[in-house]
Amino acid sequence: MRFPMRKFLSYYKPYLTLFLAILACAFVVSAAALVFPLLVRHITKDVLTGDLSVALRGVYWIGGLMLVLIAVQNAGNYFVDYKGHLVGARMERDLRGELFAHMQQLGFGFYDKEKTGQLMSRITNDLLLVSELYHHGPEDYVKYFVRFAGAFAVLFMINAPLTIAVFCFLPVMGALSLYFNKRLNRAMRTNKERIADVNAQVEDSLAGIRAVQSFAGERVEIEKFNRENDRFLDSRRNTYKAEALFYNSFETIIQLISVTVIVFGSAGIVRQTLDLADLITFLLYVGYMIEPVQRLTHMSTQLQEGITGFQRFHELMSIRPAIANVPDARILTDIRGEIEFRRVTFRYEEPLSPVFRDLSLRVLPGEYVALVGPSGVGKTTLCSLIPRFYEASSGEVLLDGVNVRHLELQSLRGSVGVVQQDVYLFAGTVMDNIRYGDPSASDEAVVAAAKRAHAHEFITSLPQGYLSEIGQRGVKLSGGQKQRLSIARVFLKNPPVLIFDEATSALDNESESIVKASLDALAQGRTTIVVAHRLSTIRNAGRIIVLTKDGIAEQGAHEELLARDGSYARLYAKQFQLA
Ligand SMILES: Nc1ncnc2c1ncn2[C@@H]1O[C@H](COP(=O)(O)OP(=O)(O)OP(=O)(O)O)[C@@H](O)[C@H]1O
Repeated sequence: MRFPMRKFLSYYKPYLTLFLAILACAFVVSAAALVFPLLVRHITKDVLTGDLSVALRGVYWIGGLMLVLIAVQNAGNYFVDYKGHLVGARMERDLRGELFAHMQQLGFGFYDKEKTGQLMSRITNDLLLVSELYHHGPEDYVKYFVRFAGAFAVLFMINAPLTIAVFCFLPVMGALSLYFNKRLNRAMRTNKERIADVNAQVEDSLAGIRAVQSFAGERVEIEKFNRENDRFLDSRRNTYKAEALFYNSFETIIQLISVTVIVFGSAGIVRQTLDLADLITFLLYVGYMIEPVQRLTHMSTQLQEGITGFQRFHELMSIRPAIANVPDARILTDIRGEIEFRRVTFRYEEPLSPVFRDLSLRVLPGEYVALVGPSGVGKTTLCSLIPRFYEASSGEVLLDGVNVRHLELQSLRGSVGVVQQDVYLFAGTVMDNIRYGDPSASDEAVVAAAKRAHAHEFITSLPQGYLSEIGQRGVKLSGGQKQRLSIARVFLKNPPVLIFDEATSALDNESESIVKASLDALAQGRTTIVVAHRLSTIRNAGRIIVLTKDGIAEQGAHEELLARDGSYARLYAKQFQLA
């Protein structure tokens, strides 16, 4: 993939003035650093060897100038460090905000394929690397270029042959730096993979600790863990070896350069082509020339990581949401709640075979319909086509006679209330979680919804009632309690269409009957489709639709279907036997 340079640069735009000021400052600071050795040279060469009666004044002058330089350098560095990082962090914030908002638009189909952990790492780690590149990249290039070019020019003026001799070492250092850059990068990548394996192993073993202990599998888990732990150690051994080799080869070359300068410089003094002051200056400046080459490894890693991070960001940003509003999407008001599937075929992805073909079904406004059928036959999938969580592969899904593709997404989803199998509760209070159904609802309205969902009683018995924290660190709720909170959410939302996907995991009889009572209350006056796993839940449904892998096998009221002695009767008998 080509690097999207234009896009990359566009993020500088809001901070361009500040950013240019930072670069200018980095330039001044580096140039000021170059003056220092020149002043030392001036003292040793001119002031101390000239008229000693005025020398002291000269020394003080130079001392004063050095103080000014120190002030300029440190104030400048403070500005570059602080504001530079801040600009980087702001750009990172912008990228992250944009990415998160974009991720909110991507549909179920996208999240079916992506791993949450990886997406999280893109939004945190990747962008951290991009921000490093954004501010450190240009700043470092300016800084090191000025130092290198300045030092080279001064040294060349002082003694060209010695400068060229030193210069000859630099390509070797550059090549070494780039070679080790590759090797170290590879080693670091392996390190990251191995530590990720260790993490995955810890996660797997700890998340499954109940299974581990009930199968007395501790020893097996410890062995698996130690294997990963040892692999991590091996990869670190390789990294340290490469690092030690790199730093010491570099150090050797630096020492060789010093020896060259000292030997050839001293020879120059003997031959009177160089004086002592120049030799000292030389030694002081050589570092300025070497440092940029030494930093090549770091800079190219930074560049590579930043570029890859940005490419991955761009890749994600370029994914167009599969489900979006059509140009003149309609907003329906006063929805009656009629739902129709017209010869709908649906498959999740191309190579997969369709979940159902040519399926037609009509649900009248206010009707209470139950969908039953063997596990995996597509009941949940069918329902998810109504709020357009997925798009029908062919055929039409209609709400009040309008194809859902032509409806404005927010208004479509606003008019369909979904209670999912696995209710997701956000970190926050019970109150906040119910209010998710209608963010503008008052506390009283939330309590009223909870009462209608038969949730008020258990909520008030929690330690902090409606203000109890739930989610990862909060109180734990049972499956039935979660479903009732979800029902309360939908009460608040008050949509004309309700989809209730019954939890697959069995609830005990008591919670099941409370959930059932809440559902019945919620279904009043709405078109309701219940995906039922327990046939006891739906005995009083107006119509029961039996879905099999060949489509709708039969439909009708409970007694009617039993009398027919077909698929429903068989399902019923099976569940009855199991119970
Ligand atoms: N996101 C998905 N991507 C690909 N295939 C899927 C996806 N979700 C479900 N499926 C497959 O589609 C089929 C129908 O699944 P669905 O969850 O709709 O069945 P269901 O009748 O609701 O099952 P259950 O009664 O067990 O909840 C199954 O074969 C399932 O493996």
